Amino acid sequence: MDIETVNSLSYEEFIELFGGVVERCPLAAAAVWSRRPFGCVSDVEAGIGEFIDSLSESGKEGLVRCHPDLAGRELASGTLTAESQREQEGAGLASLQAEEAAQIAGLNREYKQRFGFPFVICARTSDKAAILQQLQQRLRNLRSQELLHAVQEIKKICHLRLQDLLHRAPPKL
Ligand SMILES: NC(=O)NC1=NC(=O)NC1=O
Repeated sequence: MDIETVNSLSYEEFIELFGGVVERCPLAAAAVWSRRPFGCVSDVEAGIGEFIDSLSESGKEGLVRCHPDLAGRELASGTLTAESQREQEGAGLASLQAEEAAQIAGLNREYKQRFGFPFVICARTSDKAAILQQLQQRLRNLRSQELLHAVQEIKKICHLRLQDLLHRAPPKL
């Protein structure tokens, strides 16, 4: 999709297309809308990154809390967003052995109790072994470090979701 097409989208079309780039946070796309016309497609990503960076600490924590647990109840109950479902399945989280699932669930619970927000990692650039290793390692970090780390991972997730959207034929909205 070229930048002219993106710039020609109505607000509703823009939100329909980009509203899920930041998990369960269409506000990011709604905020970036104001920056059109975009010079190039990476301007959309830059705008989302700047929106995220402009959030207060509690705003960033809220953004992290919008992310579903890895291999959590939502994956089990099929209530993940389509993007998260694909990402988690792709990392092998939909076919865990019982003990692997229990281990991740326990670590997620411990992480959330310690930091007050969920463990977030870009599942598409990871796999279940690396996720387990990262969960155990990052549990030992400071809360401030983990908030920064989670935001970095959210930006990676956004980058890949945007690549999917922008490198496909114009939507038949
Ligand atoms: N807690 C998470 O990291 N969730 C996720 N990461 C992804 O890449 N997709 C998710 O749903």
